[in-house]
Amino acid sequence: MSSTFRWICESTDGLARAGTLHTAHGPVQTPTFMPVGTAGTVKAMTMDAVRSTGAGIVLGNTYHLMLRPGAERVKQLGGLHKFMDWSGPILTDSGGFQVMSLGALRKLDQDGVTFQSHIDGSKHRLDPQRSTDIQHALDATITMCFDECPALPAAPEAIAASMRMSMRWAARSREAFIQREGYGQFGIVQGGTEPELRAESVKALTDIGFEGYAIGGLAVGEGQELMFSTLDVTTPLMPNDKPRYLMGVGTPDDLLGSVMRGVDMFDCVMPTRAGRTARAYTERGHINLRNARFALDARPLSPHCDCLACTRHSRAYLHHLFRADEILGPMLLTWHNLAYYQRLMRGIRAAIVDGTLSAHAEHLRAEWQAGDW
Ligand SMILES: CC1(C)O[C@H]2[C@@H](O1)[C@@]1(COC(C)(C)O1)O[C@@H]2CNc1nc2cc3nc(N)[nH]c(=O)c3cc2[nH]1
Ligand SMILES: [Zn+2]
Repeated sequence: MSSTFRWICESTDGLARAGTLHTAHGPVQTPTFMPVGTAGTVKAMTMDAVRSTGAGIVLGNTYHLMLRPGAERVKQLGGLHKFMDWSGPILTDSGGFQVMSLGALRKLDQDGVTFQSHIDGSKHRLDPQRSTDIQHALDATITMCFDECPALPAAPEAIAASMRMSMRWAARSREAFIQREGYGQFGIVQGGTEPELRAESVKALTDIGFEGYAIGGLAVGEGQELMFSTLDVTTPLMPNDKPRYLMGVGTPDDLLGSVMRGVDMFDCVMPTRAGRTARAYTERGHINLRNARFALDARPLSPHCDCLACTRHSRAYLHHLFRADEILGPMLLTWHNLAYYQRLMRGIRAAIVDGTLSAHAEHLRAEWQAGDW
């Protein structure tokens, strides 16, 4: 049986697709949400807990892992899969975004970025070759091109210059990529919210040719309306037979609207970050468990959830854990939020297969609006 890296589309409903991504580290059903495992850990979760939520693929970060513990050290220890006890596919981001977003002291030039570690101030450099080499050392299943994600809003000419630099870096990233059975590299579409620049970027990347294509440059504060309108002019131009990954997105409503615009893969810190700050996602929207109204609420977080928090504990207990600043609070709530995100994606996928996505979307939005039980 071929272990070639490939995405097989199984159903469509409008622009939405349901499929399977086949990789050297196993298959992943799409649409899929990737828990963020930035520094080789999905914060507050064991990997058994991550597996129990139904997650198929997790995300790692070149920037964080190159600084600590160091990519060569992870390689010496058998690669990121062994290091973090995850045998499924791992996608690693290429580092440019993290350098910019972590505000590390940095100097950008046409070949790459020189920066100081936010951890100890040590000097480092990332460019297409170095980023790709690091992702190889980590044994990432999916390697991301090294790119620049410009802050928005920005003048169209600045967005154009940044995008064209990222396209040059995409070509260099592709040259640096070592092809292996079941491994893939994704190009990253840039171009801000400018339709013509997005189109130019898609063409530049498909001319190079990648195993998948990400939509970058969004989820940087532009808001859902601008994000959706940019997807509307971008996904239809992207290859139909390759996976489409929207980086850094998003809320449950973002995921639903993006799947309906043809996106297959997502990652976002929201469910894990929310899990650490007492924000619970449920079928009825989100609630803050620090709120006094939960002090005597003996119900589970959600009646539809099979996670440990919902099957073994009450809202009152979670309220207590957060009020008492107990470590178990973030652990249980991160588990629940990731379980909710995976259940949401499974339900959306099932609706695409049944051809009932519009009705399912209406149901989801009505439930989110209905407010807590
Ligand atoms: C800095 C941190 C942790 O990354 C998250 C999170 O904050 C935050 C802050 O506000 C929310 C929206 C909640 O997500 O924004 C990040 C999520 N948005 C996002 N991630 C991206 C990653 C990317 N990687 C590459 N290589 N290229 C890109 O163009 C790119 C664009 C991206 N957009
Ligand atoms: Zn739960």
